[in-house]
Amino acid sequence: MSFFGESESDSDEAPPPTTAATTTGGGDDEEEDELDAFMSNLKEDTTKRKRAERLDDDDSNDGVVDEEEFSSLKKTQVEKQQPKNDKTLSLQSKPRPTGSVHKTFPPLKAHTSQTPHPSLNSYLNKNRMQIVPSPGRSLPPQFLPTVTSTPSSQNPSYPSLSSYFVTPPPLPSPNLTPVQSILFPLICSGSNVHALSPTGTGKTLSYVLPMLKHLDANVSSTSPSALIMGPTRELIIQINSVIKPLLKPNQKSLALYGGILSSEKNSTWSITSRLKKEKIDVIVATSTRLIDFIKSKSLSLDAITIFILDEVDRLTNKQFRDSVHAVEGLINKEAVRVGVSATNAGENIVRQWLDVDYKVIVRPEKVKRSVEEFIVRNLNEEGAKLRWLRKTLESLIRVGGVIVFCGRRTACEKVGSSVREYLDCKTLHGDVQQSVREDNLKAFRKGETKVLIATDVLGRGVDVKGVYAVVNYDEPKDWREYTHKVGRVGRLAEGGVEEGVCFTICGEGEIKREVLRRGGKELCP
Ligand SMILES: Nc1ncnc2c1ncn2[C@@H]1O[C@H](COP(=O)(O)OP(=O)(O)OP(=O)(O)O)[C@@H](O)[C@H]1O
Repeated sequence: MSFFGESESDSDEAPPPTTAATTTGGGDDEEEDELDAFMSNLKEDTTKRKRAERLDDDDSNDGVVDEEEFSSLKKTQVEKQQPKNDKTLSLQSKPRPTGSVHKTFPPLKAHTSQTPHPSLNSYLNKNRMQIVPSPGRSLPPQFLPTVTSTPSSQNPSYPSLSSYFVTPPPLPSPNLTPVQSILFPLICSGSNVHALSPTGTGKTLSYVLPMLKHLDANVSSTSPSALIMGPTRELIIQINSVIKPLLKPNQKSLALYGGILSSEKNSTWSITSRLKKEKIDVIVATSTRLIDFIKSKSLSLDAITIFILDEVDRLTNKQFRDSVHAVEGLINKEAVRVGVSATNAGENIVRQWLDVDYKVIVRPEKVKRSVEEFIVRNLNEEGAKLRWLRKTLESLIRVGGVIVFCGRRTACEKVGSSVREYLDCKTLHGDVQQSVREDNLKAFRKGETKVLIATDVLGRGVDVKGVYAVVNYDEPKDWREYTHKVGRVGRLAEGGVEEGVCFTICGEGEIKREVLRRGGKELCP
């Protein structure tokens, strides 16, 4: 039942992918310790191991390995690597901390009321939003999203940050976006929330801002009180970079992700010693890397009182599910739980992990005018695709940055070497060393390189200003994947939404149908 707004509908919902990557031994994008990896390499069947490693990464070749093969690979991997590399099983023997946790938030500065603010409904309708309470839940008493409007206002505006913070954190704008304006008071009332909101609508701050309030009320804890998990290294680095400047001088956050060499600043050794010496308030992590630190007893989740899953639908994929589940099993049941994503999948698992009180749905605009979408047809042969790409890139880069998405790592390299003949470009995928991944993304962010050729690693969550175009050189495998990729353009920016274009080389099918249905055009070069 929908409490507010129109009837419940998850417009972006698409069936989850039929194949996925393994979890045990590196369910997300993590790498094992170099020496361990070297030793185990000596013993392992190279071919099988290489295939299993491919399954471990976040841009796994979904669709290449079928379910049966996946199970047998997973089993082989479990048998071979269990003693040192099992990421989940031993965690399950550790009991979930119990008892009432300190999950209070300082009272909101805005006035509170026992009933929803009269303008709430018009605010929700205007912003194509719904709040769907789970059975038995009604809106919490503190709920007041439209503090800047009067009860009679037909046109309520976004609340501003000064409504919630005595000294508002330094943000791109003092006004909250719809998803932020609803999640802020809901999370601050201690509710568990699952939010679905289109790409680029500010979901990161929708959980970071209430988390900051929460940290203010939990300064005494000795181990971290906030945990944020996400599927890719790039997303984890980005979330941490959003949080860092907003923290108070006595608060600290730490990003845990794989692929770091032992000589680098964020090596296992240096992170372990930081975790021992310093009080870290916020952990932002990919799942397997997090588990490494829990298993080595360098990190305890016993004091976590706010638990956040970014790209939560992706985290329910087989690739991540077991390890996220194992981590969730360590979080106190009383902790505040939040999940956000632009698309919906794995609903039952999400409900179980988050014990959802409210689902918040922000529907995409019917016509997304900020991004022009094109379906490119009749490019069936590789040479023709590359020639078309050359012509297209040469005109697109005059306007702004371009991300070219390929389905596989090998395709990225092939396309990359062709593009390099006429343009500077960088590649970003699971076979590229982590420090180079980071350098390449940095160069793209700064505009030093205009073209980034990437796999799925960059398909979700990553926010780069000034990206004018996305080119889906290989057809995304489903509508959900398309939604995230096209979402790298048309993002919220100072002064409105950035304009962009998206070209997708594809055949007949769901993507062509959906793009044309929402006003996209067909090109036959
Ligand atoms: N209140 C705000 N006012 C202006 N800009 C904002 C506001 N909140 C966030 N932004 C900016 O909007 C951009 C998109 O935010 P964010 O990456 O959180 O979107 P998202 O919804 O998580 O997208 P995705 O689904 O692709 O991950 C960022 O550049 C961010 O700085």
